[in-house]
Amino acid sequence: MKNNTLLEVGNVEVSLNNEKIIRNLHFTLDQGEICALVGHNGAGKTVTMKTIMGIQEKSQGDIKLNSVSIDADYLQYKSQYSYIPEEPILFTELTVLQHFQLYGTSYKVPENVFEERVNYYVNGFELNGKLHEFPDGLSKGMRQKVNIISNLITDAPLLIIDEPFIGLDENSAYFLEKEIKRKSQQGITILITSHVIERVKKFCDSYIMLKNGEIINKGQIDNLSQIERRFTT
Ligand SMILES: Nc1ncnc2c1ncn2[C@@H]1O[C@H](COP(=O)(O)OP(=O)(O)OP(=O)(O)O)[C@@H](O)[C@H]1O
Repeated sequence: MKNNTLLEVGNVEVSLNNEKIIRNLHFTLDQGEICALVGHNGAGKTVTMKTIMGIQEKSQGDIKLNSVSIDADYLQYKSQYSYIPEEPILFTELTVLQHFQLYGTSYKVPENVFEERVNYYVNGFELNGKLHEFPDGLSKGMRQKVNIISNLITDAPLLIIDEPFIGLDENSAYFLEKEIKRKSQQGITILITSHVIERVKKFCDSYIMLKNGEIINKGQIDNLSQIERRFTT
């Protein structure tokens, strides 16, 4: 399911402390596209993702998700993406299962589908036996898995993922890679940042390369290897 535009980012600029951090940000992502957002430390990847999510205010431009402008109807816009941050955001007073329920309810996942997905992901990410534990009793990698699963159980059309592989064991990293591809086949669009370029090259369709807050290159992922020496970590 490809070729229908899902995300439209038009001439976006972001200023922080009177300094232009992002300039002329202009790109689209299709339904089902998996796009790697790459660049050196400080290139602007996190600010770009936060701007797309509406967490960071832009000073210029427009962003549309499924034709809904971020400025016109933010609640409707926001319901169409989910976000896996690099550092897990968990609630100390909620169990693992309660985290999943929070996301399942917020994103209106039907109950029978929810249970099926929880079982599937808990097995896939080897979190069996942890459903009733609290985040403080989990390892760092396990907390990251709770964050990942919470977002994977939603059907949000856009999934934004920030550096997910660091800290995950190999089985789980491989499982996540397969899941991202499966989501894409279902028509979900994925925007992912990672410095683990060899890994993302295996499953991404396209890339956007940032430098000093500007897109300096973008295209099909196959072309990335020719120029990757310019940005690798
Ligand atoms: N709150 C802020 N105030 C001022 N400048 C900021 C702020 N947050 C980020 N920046 C600046 O914006 C630029 C882009 O930062 P960003 O975090 O987006 O980089 P990145 O590509 O995600 O880097 P990394 O690979 O290290 O995560 C950097 O120059 C950074 O110093």
